[in-house]
Amino acid sequence: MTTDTTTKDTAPATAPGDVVLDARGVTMRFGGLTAVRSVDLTVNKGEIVGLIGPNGAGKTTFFNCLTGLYIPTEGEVRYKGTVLPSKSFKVTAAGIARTFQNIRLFGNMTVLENVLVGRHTRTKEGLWSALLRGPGFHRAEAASKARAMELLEFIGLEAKAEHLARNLPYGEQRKLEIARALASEPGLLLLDEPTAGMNPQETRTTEELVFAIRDMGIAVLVIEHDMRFIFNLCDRVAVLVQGEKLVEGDSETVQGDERVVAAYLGEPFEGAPGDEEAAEVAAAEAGAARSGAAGSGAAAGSAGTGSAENAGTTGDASKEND
Ligand SMILES: Nc1ncnc2c1ncn2[C@@H]1O[C@H](COP(=O)(O)OP(=O)(O)OP(=O)(O)O)[C@@H](O)[C@H]1O
Repeated sequence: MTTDTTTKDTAPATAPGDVVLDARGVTMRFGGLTAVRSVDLTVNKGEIVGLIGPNGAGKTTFFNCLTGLYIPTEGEVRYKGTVLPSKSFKVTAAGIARTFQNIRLFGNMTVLENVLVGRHTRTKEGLWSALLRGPGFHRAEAASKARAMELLEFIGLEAKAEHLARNLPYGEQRKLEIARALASEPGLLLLDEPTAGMNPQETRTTEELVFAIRDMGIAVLVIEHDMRFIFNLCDRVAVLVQGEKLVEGDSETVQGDERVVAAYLGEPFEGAPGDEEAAEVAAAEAGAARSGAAGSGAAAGSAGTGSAENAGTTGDASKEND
C-alpha cells in the first residue's frame, strides 16, 4: 500500500502552475516482476526532491519512466502539464535532463565538446546549414560555445575545457555530466546517484552545486544512497521500497519514520549531520595533505543497505537499466 505522510505543515504551498513534474500511478513491469508499483510523485518549481530506498527498490526504473527510456506499463507522467512524449530525446527537448548512475561521457572528446553534445536539442541549425557552414551556422556555433563555456565556468571546469574528458578526475567527470545535462536548458534535472564514489569533500561541493542549480530556477529530483547528502539537500524526500512509495515528507519526517528506519536507514542519525560531515571533510583534507594526494574514498553517511555497492565505483556493467 502506498502511504503518503506529507502533511499540510510539511508540504510546500504550491500553486497549480508551479508543478513541474507530475507522475501519477506509474507502474513498470518486466514480465512477472513489478519493479515500480503505482507511484505518485510531484516536483514543484524551486524544489529539490530526493528519491531514496534500498538497492533494487525501483528508483532507477522510475527515473527511466520519467525520461522516456521506458514507457510505463500503467500511469502517466506530465511535465509542466503536458503528457511526456515516449522518446527520450523528445523528453530532453521538452525540458527534462538527467545524469546516469554510471558515468556516460565521451572519453575521447574534450570537456567542451561533451557539453556541446548536450546542446544538440537546443540548436536549430539543420544538416544543410552545417554542411554549407553559412553565417547562420557560424552564429549558432559561436552562441552554443559561449553557453557551454558559461556552464563550464559554473561548475568550475572552464580551465580544463580543452582536456580530454577521460583524463579528468572522477569527481570532475561527474560534474561534467551535470554540465552536459544543463546544456539542454532543462526545467527539471534528474540526478542518479551524483555522489557515488566521491570523497566527502567532493560530496560537499556537489551539494553546493545542486543548490546553485536550484537557485538558477531548475527543479531537481535526485536519487542517492548518501543520506547525509539527501537530508541536508532536499525539501522533500520520497522513499521507495520494493517498487512502492512507502513514505514522503520533509527530511525530519522521513528520518523519524519507523518504517523507513526498519526498511532502509537502520539506526536514526544522532546529532547534526552537518557537523559530522564537516568533521569527516576536515579529516579527509588532513589525510590528503599528509599523503600528498587526495583519495576517492567512499561517500560518507550512506545508508546500510546501499553504500557498499555504490561507494567507489566508476561503472557497473551488470546494470542494464540505467
Ligand atoms: N530491464 C529490466 N529487466 C528486468 N528487470 C529489471 C530491469 N531493470 C530493472 N529491473 C529490476 O527491477 C528492480 C528495480 O531495479 P532498479 O535498478 O530500478 O532499482 P534501484 O532502486 O535503482 O536499485 P539501486 O539502488 O541498486 O540502483 C530490480 O529487481 C531489478 O532487477
